Amino acid sequence: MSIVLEAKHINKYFKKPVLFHVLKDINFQIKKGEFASIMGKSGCGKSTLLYILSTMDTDYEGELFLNNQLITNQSRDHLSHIRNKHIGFVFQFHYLLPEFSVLENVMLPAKKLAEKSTLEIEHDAFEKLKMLNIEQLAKKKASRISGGEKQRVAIARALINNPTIIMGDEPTGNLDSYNSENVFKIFKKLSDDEGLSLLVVTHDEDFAKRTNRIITMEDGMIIT
Ligand SMILES: Nc1ncnc2c1ncn2[C@@H]1O[C@H](COP(=O)(O)OP(=O)(O)OP(=O)(O)O)[C@@H](O)[C@H]1O
Repeated sequence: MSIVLEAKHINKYFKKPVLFHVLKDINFQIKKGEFASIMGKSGCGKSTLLYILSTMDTDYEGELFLNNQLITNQSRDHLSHIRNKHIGFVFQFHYLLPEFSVLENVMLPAKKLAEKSTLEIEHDAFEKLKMLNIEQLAKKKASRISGGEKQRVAIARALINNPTIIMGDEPTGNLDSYNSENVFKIFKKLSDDEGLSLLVVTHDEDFAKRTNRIITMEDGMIIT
């Protein structure tokens, strides 16, 4: 199966307050359709690694490839374009704009990409809401829906540009068990049915156990 994301010899140092070698020779690959989780004790470097993989942090050593293209040492504008087109994000906090409607929130990354007309984007956004069974929320203000619904809207927003990979940083961290299960099922379906790759940092062992692969980190290293 084809490789969508590859990290080669990633090292990262924080220089302040004292020099700290936070990521130590990280190597791994994520295949198309793979649903992988990253686990490890607090402070082992999971979020730092996800920031690098998602191209938001460029201050590292080593090489990153997305769809077999080198994405290390690219210009800030080019990285912003790659991120918007190929990477969907789901965080612990949803970061929806509270005064905008659900549909408008989902449309935003596609408007930023500016490859389609507003009408097309609106259609695509509605299709994503339908896929996640929340189309009835389309016209509601984002501030007026529940926490579990907000997270599903955040997933729809992450999907709007048909990304190569979804990256999640504790996407179920704020949810109760019912809504966490819902998010897991959505991710699993995206991986099984749509061939989407997912890489999710989680502290939830039950969630991680049911992914295709657990990448375990310890003290800045991948140990499994
Ligand atoms: N900007 C920074 N400057 C210096 N040290 C940092 C900085 N950001 C994080 N660290 C340190 O780097 C280490 C890794 O942090 P990171 O947030 O990646 O851990 P984590 O595994 O995601 O933890 P958690 O599970 O608690 O979210 C920690 O020891 C943290 O204190």
